[in-house]
Amino acid sequence: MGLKRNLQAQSAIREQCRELVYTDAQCKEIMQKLLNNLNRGLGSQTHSSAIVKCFVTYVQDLPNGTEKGKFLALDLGGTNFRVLLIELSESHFEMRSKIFAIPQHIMLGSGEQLFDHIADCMAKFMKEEKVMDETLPLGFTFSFPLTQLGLTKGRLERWTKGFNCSGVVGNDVVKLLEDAIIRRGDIKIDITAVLNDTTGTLMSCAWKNHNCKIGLIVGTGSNACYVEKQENCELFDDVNNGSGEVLVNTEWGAFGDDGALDFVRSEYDRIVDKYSINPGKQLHEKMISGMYMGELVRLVLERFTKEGLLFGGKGSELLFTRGRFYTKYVSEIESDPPGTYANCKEILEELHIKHATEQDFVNVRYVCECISKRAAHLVSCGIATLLNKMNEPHVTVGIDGSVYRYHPHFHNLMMEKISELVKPNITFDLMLSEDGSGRGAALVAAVACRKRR
Ligand SMILES: Nc1ncnc2c1ncn2[C@@H]1O[C@H](COP(=O)(O)OP(=O)(O)OP(=O)(O)O)[C@@H](O)[C@H]1O
Repeated sequence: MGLKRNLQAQSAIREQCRELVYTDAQCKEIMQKLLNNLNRGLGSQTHSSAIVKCFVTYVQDLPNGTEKGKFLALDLGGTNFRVLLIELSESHFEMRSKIFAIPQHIMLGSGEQLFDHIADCMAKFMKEEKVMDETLPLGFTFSFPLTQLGLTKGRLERWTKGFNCSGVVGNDVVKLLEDAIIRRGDIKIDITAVLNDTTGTLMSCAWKNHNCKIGLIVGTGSNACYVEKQENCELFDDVNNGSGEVLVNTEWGAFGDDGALDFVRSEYDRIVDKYSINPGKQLHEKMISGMYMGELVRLVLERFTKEGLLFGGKGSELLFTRGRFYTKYVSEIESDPPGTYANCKEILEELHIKHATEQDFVNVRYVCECISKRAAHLVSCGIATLLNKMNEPHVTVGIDGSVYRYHPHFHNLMMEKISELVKPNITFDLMLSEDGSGRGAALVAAVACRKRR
């Protein structure tokens, strides 16, 4: 074993990365602006022009653990599409699921193709599970911004996260799915709820932990939902039917689309946005989530290499190719124990950089840390804003998404930062959603069925 040295990133690199490290004052300003945006989303007079929409979900009752029955769930919203069969019984559940790919040509094709594909996958799964002849209730997790007109009616406002299917924006996605099912004619399904993955995550965690009142996703995209008092949701029209609370899907990924975050956006953020399929949109999400994090790191590394600060000024074609530095690399590089660089070396070799020195490894790791820490801090500003707004003594945040799940330090970075930013009378904890939002979708469907009866 060689002597382990704890080298520091070179000062020129640290200096240039300073813009990626936010001061306390910047964090406070982000929080103030987000709160303002949330209030605009909730207000009846300001909602239509608001950037952070705060859609009311029509989910009002959290699970109480007595939900029972057999349910289907569909989960569409990012990298994978899943179909699930869930059986709930008292404080116990069984879940079987299958993951299907959504080919790129379908992600960018017509809405009819997309919903036919979904219905096709569902029929295949139901056949395999031998439930073709049953009419099961279904919870449809559709993780894009929806204006909900009821629990089973959601109009798509816009596509995000790499999807852009024609003929869907402005339409009710439940109806589009029902139409596709009718076109096939071989399966019957009772769609009892459409929801966002943040809602699914919150419900899934709340089933186990009754303090769970915020759902957070840091996966392909980033978004959060929380339990709001009905009186603060000026657009909620089901007033006679209420528990006094409503889940609000913030769609905070759009925060900054009016320039509110320009004071903390960097050149790298502007490049990521420029080459995305939705320029000018989802600017907050683009600074945080898995779809963009690797590319942000790559852009920093590309610039530093071209300036001669890395790899003796000699990069590689792969390092200079858009999308070639995966977000999972960030997790892997930061998983190297301090003073060791095995993952970093392997990843650089994968990118055809075989001439990196130990100082380069340290510098590359430092860049990864700056980008992932900034993401964790932005998410923390958001969660602290919600906690302060809710002003409850103790709240559990249910979290899902591969960035939170697999990044080795994301949880600790968030714990530390939120503690700094939250009011002193509030305590919180962060809970990983073990079972994805599938169970949450079944729970929303179950609560809906119970209320229907
Ligand atoms: N080990 C990892 N560390 C960090 N990020 C990762 C890792 N593996 C995959 N990712 C990133 O996570 C994203 C996928 O997240 P996830 O698996 O939570 O998908 P999803 O549920 O489809 O997304 P969403 O919930 O936002 O709709 C991808 O952008 C990918 O780059």
